[in-house]
Amino acid sequence: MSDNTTAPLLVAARGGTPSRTPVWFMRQAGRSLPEYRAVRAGTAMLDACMDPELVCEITLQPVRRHDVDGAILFSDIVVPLKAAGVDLDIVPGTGPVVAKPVATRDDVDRIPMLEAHQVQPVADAVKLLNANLGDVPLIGFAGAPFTLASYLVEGGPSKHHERTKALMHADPELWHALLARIADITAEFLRVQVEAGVKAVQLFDSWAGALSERDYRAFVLPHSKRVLESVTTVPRIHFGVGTSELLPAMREAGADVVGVDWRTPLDVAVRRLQDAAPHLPKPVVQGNLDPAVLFAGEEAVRREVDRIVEEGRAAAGHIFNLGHGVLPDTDPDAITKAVEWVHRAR
Ligand SMILES: Cc1c2[nH]c(c1CCC(=O)O)Cc1[nH]c(c(CCC(=O)O)c1C)Cc1[nH]c(c(CCC(=O)O)c1C)Cc1[nH]c(c(C)c1CCC(=O)O)C2
Repeated sequence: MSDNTTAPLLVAARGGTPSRTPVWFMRQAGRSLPEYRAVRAGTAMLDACMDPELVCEITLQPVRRHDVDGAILFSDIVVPLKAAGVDLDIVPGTGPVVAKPVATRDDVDRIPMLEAHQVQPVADAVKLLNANLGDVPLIGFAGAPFTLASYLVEGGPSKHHERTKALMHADPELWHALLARIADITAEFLRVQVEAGVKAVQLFDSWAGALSERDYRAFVLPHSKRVLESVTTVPRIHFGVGTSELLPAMREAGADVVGVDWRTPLDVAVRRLQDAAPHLPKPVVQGNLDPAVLFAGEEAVRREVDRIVEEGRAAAGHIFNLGHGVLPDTDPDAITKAVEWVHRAR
């Protein structure tokens, strides 16, 4: 097995010069692929995540099809919570649904700590994948404390996160206890993945963009920082949506690579990151094609890819990606062609 030291994704993550612009897509596994729907038929999402052979196959599918430079472990952000014993499910078309939303100190105290053996199938899947991936690095991931707290407190997906924000502001002590517990679980989940052999990790704080910078710094950053600082041996990517105002704070939390959604051009993001921390080296960024552009036809995709590659030159390193996950109705061929074009752009 190679140690992937020349893998473009890992070279770019360290701020070096890769042999080609590395590209992978969030939510590239599953969703748009017919071969995914075929192997998943009859298996519930969370059961699939605990089946090492199935996880391996689904993770490999987009790598085979699209020639991407990274494999994202097939799992979900709620997997460690479920494994630890939180009563929740993933409802198709809805997302994670929690049986008893968290509201009181008792509820927080009852969230069990994750033990490594409870996610052993995930570690087994990582090992199986490393034996099958060749030089393509495997990216592990976890949900960040705020995004996971939002599911636990709201009981499911939420547009405004009002219960979550109410808890945060009304009872900061309880809030911090909740985030500290989630951070422990998340850090343990990442430790298991790194120990099993993932080559990079991404912390998904998908809903952090719902917060002001002030609230992010006061209520969230210390917990995400503790999670990111617990990972010391592989590059850490820190991603959120609608985080234009939060980019410097998210880097400060301890990211080697800052994920940028499609709202902020990469050169603007780089300038913002640099202005906020002139003493740090030039930042490395990941992003930021609008996932909807994959519906616009080849010419439009090429134009946007060229623009983004050009704007990405302002960074010390650029990992090409979408600004958020692949949308379910995306034509898989549009993804394959976008990857080809990224690799051609120089
Ligand atoms: C917020 C979030 C979740 N899960 C995740 C996030 C962060 C990324 C983001 O912001 O999109 C992360 C995630 N979820 C999944 C992956 C796997 C691999 C990949 O990125 O390709 C990853 C990285 C698989 C999945 N996670 C889920 C599916 C669909 C379940 C199915 O196929 O039955 C997959 C393939 C379910 C899920 N799980 C979650 C949602 C919102 C949903 C969608 C519900 C739906 O539309 O059906 C929570």
